[in-house]
Amino acid sequence: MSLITIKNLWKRYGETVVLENLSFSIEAGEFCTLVGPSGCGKSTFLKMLLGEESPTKGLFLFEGKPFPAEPSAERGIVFQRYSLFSHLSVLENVMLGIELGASPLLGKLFGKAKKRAREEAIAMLEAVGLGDVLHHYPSQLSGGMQQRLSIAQSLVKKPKLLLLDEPFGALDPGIRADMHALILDLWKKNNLTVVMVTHDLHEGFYLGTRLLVFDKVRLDPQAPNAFGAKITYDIPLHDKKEKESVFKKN
Ligand SMILES: Nc1ncnc2c1ncn2[C@@H]1O[C@H](COP(=O)(O)OP(=O)(O)OP(=O)(O)O)[C@@H](O)[C@H]1O
Repeated sequence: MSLITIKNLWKRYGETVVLENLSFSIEAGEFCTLVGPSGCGKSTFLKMLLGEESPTKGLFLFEGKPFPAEPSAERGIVFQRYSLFSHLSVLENVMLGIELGASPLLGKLFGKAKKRAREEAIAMLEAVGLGDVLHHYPSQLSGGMQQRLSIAQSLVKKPKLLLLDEPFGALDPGIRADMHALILDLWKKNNLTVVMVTHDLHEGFYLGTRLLVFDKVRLDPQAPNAFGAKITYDIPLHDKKEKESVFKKN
């Protein structure tokens, strides 16, 4: 069974058709990168995967069942702008994720459970290279470090599906390269399925095992909102040679 099954999926906002009749599936373990022109519905698609938006019509299944209509721990998201709490330390930011998951009402754990949460949070922060700054506050961290913290915050909840919305767009090239290595490493070690939106085609080709291109194939100047985006290319990128040959053709 596919992790995600999509059949004849449409998304409209009022009269505006954003996504038009999408049909494809995503298998567990894939690293899908999504590219496409601005406004073609990539973030909307990610929001539907997260549970923040629902499709207008069509089949949309997660592990063979209708998608949960609310965000949940099995689907984590990392945005380009960080979702960090400025008044909490690095360690507290990650612990809060565990505490809210385990105790949604109080948002707090006590005794042994708290100790375990602390150990898990420290292990996750070490895995993303923030083991030395556990007691710093987000404002004391560089952009790359803040993005590492956002990733730790998501991954500590052990999601099956990690959604990345242009997570590295604001970072300098050197730091981006470090983040690419980190995300590939975390993807492999945690058996994750990743869906990542990027504006950078090189990044899409380099990171993905599959590149999906969203674009509008029909345009009516009299009715600019009448048609939505479809998947115009679905390119498997399993090995580096294959990636390079596809990339040269484009
Ligand atoms: N909540 C909303 N209500 C109405 N229209 C919306 C809403 N959210 C998005 N849209 C519209 O849906 C279309 C797709 O937006 P979306 O943000 O998904 O595109 P995108 O491909 O992610 O763009 P970008 O690359 O610029 O981030 C746009 O025309 C946008 O104006």
